Amino acid sequence: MTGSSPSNDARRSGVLRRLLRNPLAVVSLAALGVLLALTVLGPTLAPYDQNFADIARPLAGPSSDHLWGTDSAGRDTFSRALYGTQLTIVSGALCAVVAIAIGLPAGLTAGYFGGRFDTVASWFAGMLMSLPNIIVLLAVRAALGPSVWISMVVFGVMLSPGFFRLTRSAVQSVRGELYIDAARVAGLSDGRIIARHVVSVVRAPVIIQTAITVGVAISIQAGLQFLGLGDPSEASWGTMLNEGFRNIYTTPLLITVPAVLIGVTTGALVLLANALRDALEDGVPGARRRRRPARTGPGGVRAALRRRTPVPVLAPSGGADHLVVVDGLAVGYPQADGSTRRVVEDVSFRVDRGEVLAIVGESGSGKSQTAFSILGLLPANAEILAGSIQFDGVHLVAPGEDRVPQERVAPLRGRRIAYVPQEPMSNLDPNFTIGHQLSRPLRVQQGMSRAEARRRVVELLATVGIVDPERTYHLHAHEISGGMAQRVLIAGALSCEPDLIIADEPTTALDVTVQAEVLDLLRDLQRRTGMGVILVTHNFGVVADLANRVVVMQTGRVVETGEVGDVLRHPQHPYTRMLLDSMLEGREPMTMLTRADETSGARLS
Ligand SMILES: Nc1ncnc2c1ncn2[C@@H]1O[C@H](COP(=O)(O)OP(=O)(O)OP(=O)(O)O)[C@@H](O)[C@H]1O
Repeated sequence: MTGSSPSNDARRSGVLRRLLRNPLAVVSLAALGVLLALTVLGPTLAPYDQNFADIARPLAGPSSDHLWGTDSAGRDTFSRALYGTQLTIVSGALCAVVAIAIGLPAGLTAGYFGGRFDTVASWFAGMLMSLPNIIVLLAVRAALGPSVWISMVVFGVMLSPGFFRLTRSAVQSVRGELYIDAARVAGLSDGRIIARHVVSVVRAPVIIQTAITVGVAISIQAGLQFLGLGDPSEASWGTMLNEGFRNIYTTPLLITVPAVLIGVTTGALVLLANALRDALEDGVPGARRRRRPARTGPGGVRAALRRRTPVPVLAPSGGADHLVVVDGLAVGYPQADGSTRRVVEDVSFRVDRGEVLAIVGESGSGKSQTAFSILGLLPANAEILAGSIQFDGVHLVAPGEDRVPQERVAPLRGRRIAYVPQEPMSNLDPNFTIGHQLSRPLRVQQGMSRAEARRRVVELLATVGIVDPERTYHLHAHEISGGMAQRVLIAGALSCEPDLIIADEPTTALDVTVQAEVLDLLRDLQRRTGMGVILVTHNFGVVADLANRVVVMQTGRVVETGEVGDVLRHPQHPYTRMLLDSMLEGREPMTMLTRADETSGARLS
């Protein structure tokens, strides 16, 4: 994301305020600030060149000529400490830069996309981690000479698996979050999703890892030079340690200077990183994140398929005039034993503009798999086993294709096909404000300026019945209720003025009164905009309330389809009757039946 919104500025200043309230952070910042100043100005401030030798005064104590005395060659300790600070800190930072430059992008790619790159990169990371660092550095020194720069670059490569594994596991932990799917459905590219939603998750661990890496690099570098493996012509804290150790009894100041510098630097880095992480995490309401619910296990579908009463599948009404035509769709997942588990079988239906089609069925009946096939959001290992999907007369999945081609579906998602998810809270990224999340797709997809997108988002929030849209624009997900979050997501879905909205159990996570409000809102918006709606639900009450036609699914198959009023009056299939009976036992649906009657114009006997 480029630029910064007022809310982001406020967030950043909040992090800074929390950081500055931590005394350890303030002390660390001060120490690192001084070290940084010495790194930049050291050689300018040094009274002598690092190799200038006052041969008449070796191992001299502090004096007006030599503030911290001299070493065994008569070189000024103060000057060498200043030169050494620059070399040590810059080369330590170089090591971290190399490690981050390799580990971070590799970890992001492997964690987000998985697949073959993940396998190969993980293998390389494991291989690098199994090599003993010191032995490799000794070999590099023997082969390429004592240059501290070369050894720090090599050490950076050796430490890159730390960043790779950290980033990869952080990304994997959020890859399945619903707000990542929501961003994808909103039409954001993978690159933008990674840059915006994923990098914010790895930021805090990477900061602390960077500080630790710089500290480790400084320590290892000092260790090698202490052993006499450094370049004696260049002053560094390690070469000073070596010199100091050889004269520890006669001139203890010689070892004290580099030891204090190393201790203060590594300590300050680690303390600052901890404080920064705390400050960042204090500001993130991550505790409210919810994970996607677990899917039914394999046994469920197989057992259910065995129980199934075979019913002739209704013929598709297909044709280019319809908004969506799903024809004979079958979806399956390859199993470890070589077989394929079929979770959707021979599903056909159509949706017209201005029509609400409900797909109803119990949990695991294949409703979401069908909806995700249209959205092109099936998991990577899912296969289209048969059938086709048309959107507005164009094949999204042509007969014979075994995947939903992303190049065809991705340009439609967030532009012509929108999605309203089941769990509103989990579909909002806790790191960003509502306004930011809604305006981002408008700016990316529709090229709106920041001010235009803002205006449009406020308008949309008002359209979906949010009372104070200006205020809501600046709120985070944890500051609004579930019903409000669902309204926000409906606003997001509407923002691109889609032809089709797929609403997956849009009211399931809400309480009863809010459910009714959200259904009213959806009905009202659908009538006003004339868009097609596919409503996925397990609740016949919702079907009766909102839909014109219904497709009843059981264990991956369509068992009945028809006008809502007809199906409610004369359910043909025992499963439909069972679903209706279970609804009627709860009483409230009688009112729904009446409403369905009004809505669809059907007459109940
Ligand atoms: N990634 C997957 N790998 C294997 N099987 C899966 C996967 N995702 C879903 N399934 C299976 O597909 C079947 C249909 O799932 P689907 O999510 O479409 O059901 P649903 O009717 O939408 O139910 P719910 O309302 O609980 O989401 C289930 O048995 C589920 O276990």
